[in-house]
Amino acid sequence: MSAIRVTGLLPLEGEISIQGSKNAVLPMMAAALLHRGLTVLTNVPKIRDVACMTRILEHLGCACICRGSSIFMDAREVQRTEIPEEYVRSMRSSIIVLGALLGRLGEGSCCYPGGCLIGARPIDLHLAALKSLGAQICEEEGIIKAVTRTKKGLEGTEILFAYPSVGATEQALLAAVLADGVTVIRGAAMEPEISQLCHFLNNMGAVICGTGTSTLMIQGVQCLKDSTFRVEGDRIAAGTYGAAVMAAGGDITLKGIRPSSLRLPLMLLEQAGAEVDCAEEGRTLSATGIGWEQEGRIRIRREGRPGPLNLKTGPYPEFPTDLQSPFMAFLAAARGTSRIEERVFEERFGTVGELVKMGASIRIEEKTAVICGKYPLRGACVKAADLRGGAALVVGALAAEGETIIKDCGHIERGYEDICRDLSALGAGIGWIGE
Ligand SMILES: CC(=O)N[C@H]1[C@@H](OP(=O)(O)OP(=O)(O)OC[C@H]2O[C@@H](n3ccc(=O)[nH]c3=O)[C@H](O)[C@@H]2O)O[C@H](CO)[C@@H](O)[C@@H]1O
Ligand SMILES: C=C(OP(=O)(O)O)C(=O)O
Repeated sequence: MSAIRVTGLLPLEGEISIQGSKNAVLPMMAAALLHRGLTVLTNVPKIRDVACMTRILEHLGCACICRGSSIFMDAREVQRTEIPEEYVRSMRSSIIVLGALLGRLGEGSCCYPGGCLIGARPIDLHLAALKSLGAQICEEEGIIKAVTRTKKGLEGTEILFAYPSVGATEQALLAAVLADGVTVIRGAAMEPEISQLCHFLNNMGAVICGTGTSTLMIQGVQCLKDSTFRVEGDRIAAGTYGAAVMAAGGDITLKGIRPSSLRLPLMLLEQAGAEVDCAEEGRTLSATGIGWEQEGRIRIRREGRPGPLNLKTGPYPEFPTDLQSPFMAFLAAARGTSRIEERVFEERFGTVGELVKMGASIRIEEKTAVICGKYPLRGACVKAADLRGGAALVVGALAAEGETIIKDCGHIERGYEDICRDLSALGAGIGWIGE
């Protein structure tokens, strides 16, 4: 796997564009299977998970053509219903394909999904939602097999999630779009990526109301239409670069991102001593030209050491768990003691040991990490254990004296187009080893 070398203590300065969102584009690609025709996505990030989803679609019979940052998906000929194990094991979002296959062909099968090792990550809520839409599900030797109970296909129903799972909400949405009748999803996740998925599906001809709320109503339709949609900027990549400038100091501007999707993380950066300015631009996101929300730019300036923070992760609009590790990394170099409570994934402190190798002082008390800031951290040889944990090591290395080598960076490439390109454009001493 690839490795990254970082020479720390250089301030960041300049302007970069933010890649399209990983967690938004993956369910949209799965949803392309629902339409017997062409679906085009623009602003698609060039990341490993997108390559993996492309392979899955191609295996199922959907022709995919990538041109620049666009992907053209022609799902007229989709016939296969087994999602290959190799891809399902390497990516969490692969499980969403099951709902799309049930909606389109009335059956689908796959093994349990992989993704970042940050907790048990069961799929009980996914399967319960599919069952209540009329799927029969059984498991044979670790393979989940789902078929619709009647020839009519899936049927609209009421689904109540006891926890607002992002993936299970996406699963239910994809399965409900072509179901017979109305589906109501209560307790739905409200993450911006869910809202984007609803806008994208409506742009394809689906009928979904309640976007942005915890109750989604889907009127099933018989077929969808050809469509084009622009994927929104990645709020987690933008938040990671926000954490990077907190660690390194400097003055950066992030373009192509909707500031409101990062409201709480940006407020926390201000609380830790940054100056944050947001601006909206006259560009609308939806391909139909309906200006439902706007992309903009975020400027973040930080002089001196950041101050400490107390934060808790939680479902949107609470603090995103995906930014927990990058924030922990800059807080490891802050003035004073911070506390982070992880309330979404039970094993998401896997990067603490590597940060400690870099001189950080962090102790875990059940679900809470207590971080006593030290500056500077020191360069070390460390390993990325997961996607955001790997990005956090890059953030920590920016506040470290000397050189840091981060191994196993394939995890980072699952979600960041090119973290070295972005940070070196801002003046960081960073590069892929071997380049
Ligand atoms: C590809 C993608 O979009 N990944 C994101 C998605 O993951 P993902 O969709 O896996 O996250 P969920 O919202 O489903 O998981 C949240 C919590 O619910 C639990 N749970 C989930 C499903 C289920 O059937 N049963 C169950 O108990 C999980 O174990 C976890 O503790 O949302 C997470 C929470 O914002 C993010 O960190 C991930 O980056
Ligand atoms: C946890 C993440 O990804 P996944 O759900 O794909 O494992 C993430 O993006 O931080």
